[in-house]
Amino acid sequence: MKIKMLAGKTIEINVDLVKERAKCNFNIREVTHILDGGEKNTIQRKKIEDISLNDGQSRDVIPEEYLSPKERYENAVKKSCIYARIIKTELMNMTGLETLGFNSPVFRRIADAYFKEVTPLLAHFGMFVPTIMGQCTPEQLAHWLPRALNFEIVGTYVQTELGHGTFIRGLETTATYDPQTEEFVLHSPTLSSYKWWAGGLGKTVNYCVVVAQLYTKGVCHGVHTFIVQIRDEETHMPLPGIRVGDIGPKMGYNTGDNGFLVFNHHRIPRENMMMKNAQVLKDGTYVKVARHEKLTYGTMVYVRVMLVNEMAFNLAKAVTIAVRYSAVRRQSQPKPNQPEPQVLDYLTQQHKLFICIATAHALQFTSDWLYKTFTSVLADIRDDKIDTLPELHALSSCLKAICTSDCAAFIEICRFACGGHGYMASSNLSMIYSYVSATRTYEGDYTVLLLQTARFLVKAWEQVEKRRPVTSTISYLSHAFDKLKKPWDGSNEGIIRAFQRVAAGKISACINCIRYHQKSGKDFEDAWQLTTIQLVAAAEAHCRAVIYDTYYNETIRLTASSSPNVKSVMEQLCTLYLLYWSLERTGDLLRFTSLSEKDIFDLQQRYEKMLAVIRPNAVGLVDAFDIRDEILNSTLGAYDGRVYERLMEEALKSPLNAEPVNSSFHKHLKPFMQGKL
Ligand SMILES: CCCCCCCC/C=C\CCCCCCCCCCCCCC(=O)SCCNC(=O)CCNC(=O)[C@H](O)C(C)(C)COP(=O)(O)OP(=O)(O)OC[C@H]1O[C@@H](n2cnc3c(N)ncnc32)[C@H](O)[C@@H]1OP(=O)(O)O
Ligand SMILES: Cc1cc2nc3c(=O)[nH]c(=O)nc-3n(C[C@H](O)[C@H](O)[C@H](O)COP(=O)(O)OP(=O)(O)OC[C@H]3O[C@@H](n4cnc5c(N)ncnc54)[C@H](O)[C@@H]3O)c2cc1C
Repeated sequence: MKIKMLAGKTIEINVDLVKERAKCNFNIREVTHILDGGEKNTIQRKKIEDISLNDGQSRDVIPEEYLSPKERYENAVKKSCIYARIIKTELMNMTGLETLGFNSPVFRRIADAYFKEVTPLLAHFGMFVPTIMGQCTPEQLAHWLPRALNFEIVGTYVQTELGHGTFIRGLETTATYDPQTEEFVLHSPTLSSYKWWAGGLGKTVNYCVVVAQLYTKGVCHGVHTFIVQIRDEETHMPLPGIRVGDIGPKMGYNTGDNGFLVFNHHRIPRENMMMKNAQVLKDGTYVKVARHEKLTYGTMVYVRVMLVNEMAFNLAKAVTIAVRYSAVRRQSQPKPNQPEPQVLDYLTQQHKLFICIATAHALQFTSDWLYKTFTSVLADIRDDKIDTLPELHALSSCLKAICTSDCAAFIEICRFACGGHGYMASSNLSMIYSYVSATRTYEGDYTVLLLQTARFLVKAWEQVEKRRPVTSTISYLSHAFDKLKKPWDGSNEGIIRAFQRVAAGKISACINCIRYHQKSGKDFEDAWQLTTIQLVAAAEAHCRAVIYDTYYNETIRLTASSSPNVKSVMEQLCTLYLLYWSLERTGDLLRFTSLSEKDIFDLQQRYEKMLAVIRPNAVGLVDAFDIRDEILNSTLGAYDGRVYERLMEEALKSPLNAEPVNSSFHKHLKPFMQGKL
């Protein structure tokens, strides 16, 4: 152990970690600034982390694993109030809502110091407020937004039903307009129409955005959004006509009180229909305002965009834990009479982990780029231009699908990399995994969203065939008709072009397949269904090509004025990422490019050399994510590397260790062992 001063405190640091940090050849702070989007952001983030985490209020006295479900929920509510107060007062005073943004990544980061699972207010922050911002008229906004931002009301987003989640048009909850009273009557006509899943609905919120089929003058106008009060603002009792409760234990999100909601002819004022995109006048006349009918789905697009950033952050946490642990952990004896090596020195361990570091960078840069695209499309929509929306929908759909799926898979690999101790709850890897694994499903299931992107790609292909211009993310399709396969080029640009060829080749194969089925007499819908396995693969290939291109270009742009070693380590990671996926997808490359067996051999050699090049900087790279111990919440991943001490300290907190003999011994085990039971 070595003693080190950190933030004014003296701490003991594991000697292997000290050596690792001494080996690091680049300026860690510089990389942190790049990942944070600039030094100013890092300074602001650290200031906010200090304010909200230094007083220890985020810490649990008893680890929440030992609490009952009810106690865990109550503890989460208690901490949510502390957390929300911090956002409401100190942070907003300090930086201002406009500059920091309500859904700032900084607020998001500190939340993990408070909640191992989630806050019951997650959907308030992540969905209720954004829906108010996106779906209300200016008058409605003036009424609801301040109340929601001040937490005078807390809400959630209630869309999914027992019978339907994916197929929104199939939702059954009705909102029928009554012109006599100028109210909507909300009703759940069947068991399958019961609302199910909304976060915070079970016990926490008093308002919600409800998605329901709008009926007026006897005509159904499809799904619309309504703000519905469900609990009394004073007593918190469910209002008449409302049945609401918690849906019970889940694989994760257990402090999130996901709930059910049943309406029995529950009435709400006409003004509670969110009327930015469509209106119902007092006499019941339906007026469509928006030019694009899917603008009602705006909150989902927003959350899909935000989830890419979520994935970058969660993978950064997992790989920080796994790399630090792998530097501390020593195991086996590959050479006789030699000390046991750090497991990080095994090539196979580097293969598991360095791709996770690179992926966290790739997802961070892609997410920043996607967020910019999102804000630019929002600006277009404000100017009544809706032609950029389909591309945003296609991009956010596939990126949400691939990033959540990759991230879950890589977090599980981080757990594998930590051996048995990775399976301890105190490693925090299991919590991170159960949190992330749900993201592949919610906000649009993986397959369903990739098929949305595939629709866009098939249409784009038809445009290209007609030699019409297409948007930037699919401009590579224009080269799909070049007849000659270009010689394999293993440079970064060459690999990206090769994967664009793979995507184009897969889309082309889908088109051929759909047309083949149509020629054999199938209608388009059946031909489409028969092609869906390939369509999902084509959308995945397109999405990966977008990520490769974005990661590569953003790395060059963001390190243009960096110091040479920072530039080189960031480029090494990007190259590693491209080599890794080339080797993962050799089948695709052999099918659609001129890659040869010899090229695969070369790729493998380059990949393994790159692992060795990155090895000395591995700990420095995860330190650069700059995730405080309070946020990591891990016995294995803390900055000081006191892994075994922390494991033991945590074990001693088990209530089973409070007494030398548990009463069950005398009650059950002893009589059983003595043949008396
Ligand atoms: C850990 C604690 C953290 C706390 C910290 C808080 C601090 C605050 C800081 C930060 C907060 C950030 C938060 C980030 C994370 C947020 C997490 C929030 C938690 C979320 C929990 C989960 C919530 C949910 O799951 S809500 C429910 C979501 N449900 C879905 O997504 C359903 C999926 N289904 C669909 O989207 C659609 O039904 C469909 C697309 C599958 C099909 O729809 P459809 O049938 O109506 O359409 P068609 O198939 O007929 O298509 C017609 C046409 O329209 C196009 N289309 C479809 N959708 C869209 C769209 N959205 N936009 C534009 N166009 C669209 C479609 O492509 C077709 O086009 P064509 O041209 O082909 O005709
Ligand atoms: C932790 C968590 C939190 C949630 N929070 C909320 C919330 O706050 N508010 C809310 O409204 N909802 C919420 N949800 C619900 C969530 O949005 C839905 O579960 C999700 O959209 C998937 O829909 P589904 O459950 O209907 O799945 P299904 O559509 O029933 O999917 C089942 C299977 O069928 C496949 N499938 C479905 N349709 C097709 C198709 N057209 N083509 C090919 N395959 C298909 C899917 O790929 C999947 O494998 C939450 C869910 C979870 C797990």
